Formats: sequence, structure tokens, C-alpha cells
Amino acid sequence: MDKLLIEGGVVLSGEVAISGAKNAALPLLCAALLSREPLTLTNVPALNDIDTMLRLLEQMGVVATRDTDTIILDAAGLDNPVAPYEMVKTMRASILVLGPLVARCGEAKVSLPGGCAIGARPVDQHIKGLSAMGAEMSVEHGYVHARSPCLKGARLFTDMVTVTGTENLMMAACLAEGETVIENAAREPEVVDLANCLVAMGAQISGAGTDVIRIRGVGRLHGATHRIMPDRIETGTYLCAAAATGGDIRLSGTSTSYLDAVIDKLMDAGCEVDATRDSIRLKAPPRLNSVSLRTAPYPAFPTDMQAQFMAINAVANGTAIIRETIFENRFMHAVELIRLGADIKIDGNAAVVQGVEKLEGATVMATDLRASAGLVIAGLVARGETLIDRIYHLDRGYEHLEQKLSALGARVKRVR
Ligand SMILES: CC(=O)N[C@H]1[C@@H](OP(=O)(O)OP(=O)(O)OC[C@H]2O[C@@H](n3ccc(=O)[nH]c3=O)[C@H](O)[C@@H]2O)O[C@H](CO)[C@@H](O)[C@@H]1O
Ligand SMILES: C=C(OP(=O)(O)O)C(=O)O
Repeated sequence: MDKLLIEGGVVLSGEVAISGAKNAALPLLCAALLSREPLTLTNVPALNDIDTMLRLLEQMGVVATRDTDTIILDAAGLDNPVAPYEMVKTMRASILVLGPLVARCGEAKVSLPGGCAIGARPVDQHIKGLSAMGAEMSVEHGYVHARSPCLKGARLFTDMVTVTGTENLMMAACLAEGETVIENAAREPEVVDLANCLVAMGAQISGAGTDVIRIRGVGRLHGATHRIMPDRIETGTYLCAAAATGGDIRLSGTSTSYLDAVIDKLMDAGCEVDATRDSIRLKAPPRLNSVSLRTAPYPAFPTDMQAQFMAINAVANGTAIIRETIFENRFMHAVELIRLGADIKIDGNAAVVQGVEKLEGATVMATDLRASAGLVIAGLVARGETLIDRIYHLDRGYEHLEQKLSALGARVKRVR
């Protein structure tokens, strides 16, 4: 199994390009299921999750043609509306085939998904929503079964803000009869990116980016070409890496538009941030100030940046309190950071991080995608060598991680 070896202590500097967003690309690939005409996606990141999703779609009868960062998906021959356990166990986003499949095929059988082990992550809201749209829903032997000859528009209210739940219901509603209103909808930029693509395919959607989305069902969707938005979490991760090392970097192909909460915290920590329409420059002080934060749905501070900020607080000046309100088990990186010398105490959904002068390199284990990113940042500032085990998590979500970090001067390599 691959591991990542980092020799810490380098101040990051230079420029890297940010990739297309994983969490926008995955629902967009599923949107192809809604049409008999090809969907062309550009700026698709080269990630294991994308490969997994393509394999899943291909076994349903979708033909995918890939050329560097462009993928053309042709779902004209969609004939197997099934997502088997073996293909979905590593990826939460595989549940996103459910809505499109039942809308287009009238039935679907989708294994309950896996993904990052950061909480229970049920899919009851996806099921409740489709059921309100008239689908017959059941869960048996670990599979969600959905059946509906014709979905009907409905007024939907989710018990909590759910990103993939909103995306699944929005996609299903595109082909339903009449109007669907999703209340308490997720406002994440990836939901808006998906809505923009669906509209380009002929869907009638308004309100994406607010907490009420209205969709008027249409008889069919047509083909389209869509460029995937930049990855705001990858962007934030590199900004944190530079900030922690006292670095000065420029990120291209991205913007601060969807990162207000993150940029705000980096500036509170003492960083200077300058942005153009499609680039960000960050200049960090030699040592950061601690910054407390609380995760919450967009536009508040993203849970997917919590581990990276725990890492930077671990070496900052002062004490930070980090509250995680989205997932009940998303502090697994704390014990690994403690192995590197961090001073962190967990109390329920709060972590109290007392900054220390220095971390010391050690062997640590990546437990989920963003936890791994936090460990990478800690390894970059730690004295000596840090060996990160189980980096397959990182390969799910960070394109060319070692190459990009090396371009910024980091001493990092993949070892077996
Ligand atoms: C592929 C993708 O886009 N993943 C992102 C998506 O995950 P994902 O869409 O899975 O996360 P949700 O927004 O659905 O989850 C939010 C909370 O709602 C709960 N919940 C959700 C659905 C449901 O039916 N029942 C239920 O109880 C979850 O357990 C969690 O506690 O949003 C998360 C929150 O921003 C991010 O961390 C993930 O990176
Ligand atoms: C939690 C994440 O991914 P997933 O929802 O696919 O597990 C993530 O991208 O941080």
C-alpha cells in the first residue's frame, strides 16, 4: 500500500493550478444518466473517485470517452439501473445515481454507499424525498430499491441541510411531472454548478444557491457541454499548507468566490490574501495566530476544511476551539496530530487546540480524505520525517498531490 513520506521544514513558495472540484464532478457525472444525448464535461479532475464513478456508470450501460480532463458520457444505452455494493462501498457520492435512475428508468437498485468514515451518514432524506415524489421506496439487504413509472412534482422539506440529498432530488425532479420545490435546500456552490449544467441540458430550475429550489419537470433533457467549477476545498487545503509553513504561494484556476469563510479565518490568522478573478496569492507570517471556528452548511465554514485548520492551529500562537456540527465522528485526525506532538483535547463535538512551537515527524495513519490533508499539512511543518500510511484516501480527492506540493518546494514522495 502506498504511503507518503514528507520531510518537513520547507517554507512553501511558487505557483500551482487548482483542479476541477471532486464534489461538483461526481454529481455532474450522474446527471448524464438523465439524458439519451451525450453530456461533455471539461476540467474533470483525475481522481480515484472519478474512476470509481465512471466504472459504476459504465456497468449500467453508459459509454464514457475520456481525453485528458474532458469526459463525454453517452447514456443512450442505459439498461442496468443497478449500483452494486462492490462498486459503491468506497464512495458516498454513488448514492447520486439513485435520483437520475428512477427518473429516467422508472426503477433503481442502489447499494447503501460507503465513503469517508466520518459519521453514520444515512440516506433517509433522499428516500423521503423520492417517496414524496411518488416513488415506492424500500431498503432490503443493504440496497435501496426505488420504483416509479412517473415521478410527480412535490413540495419537499429535508430535516437537515444535505448536499447530496439536494442534488439527488433536484436531478430526479428535472424529469418529474409538474413542479417540485425543495425547501431547506443546500446552498453549496457544487449544487449551483450542477443546476447550471442541468439548465444547459434543458432543465427548468430556479433558486439554486438559495434554500428554496424550484424545478419544473420537462419531458426530456438534451446533451450539453459544461466546465466543472474549481475545487474550493483543494484551494483551501493549499492555502492552509502555505499558511502553516509561513509560505508565499499563488494558486491559479481558482478564486476566492466560494471561500469567504475560509479566507476570513486565514486573514484572522495573520495571512495576507490577494485575489484576482482566477487566482489567489497568500503570504503568511512566520507564525500564525490561532483561529477558532465552527463548521456549518455553506456559506459558513466548511466541514471539509476542519482538519486542515486543526493542523494549522496545532502550530499557531494561542488556543483555538474547533466545533464540528455536521458529522459526529470527524475528529479522527486529532489523535494522529497528537502523535506528531500537537496539544489537542476533544470534548464532544469540540476540540481545544493549544498551539505548540514545533511538531516532530512520526508515522501516522490517514483515516479519511480531509483528515489525511490535515496530516499532510502537519507533516510539512514537522521537524524531520513524517510517514503517512493509507494515502488511498488522498487519492480519492487530491489530483497530483505530490507533484503540486513539490512544485511549491515541499520535500514529499510516495513510497511503498
Ligand atoms: C460527495 C460530496 O459532495 N460530499 C460532501 C457532501 O456529503 P454529503 O452530501 O454526504 O453530506 P450531507 O450534506 O448529506 O450531510 C450533512 C449531515 O446530514 C446527515 N444526513 C444527510 C442525508 C440524509 O439523508 N440523512 C442525514 O442524516 C449526514 O449524516 C450529516 O450529518 O456534503 C458534506 C457536507 O458539506 C461534505 O463533507 C462532503 O464532502
Ligand atoms: C467527505 C468527503 O467526501 P465523501 O462525501 O465522498 O465521503 C470530502 O470530500 O471531504
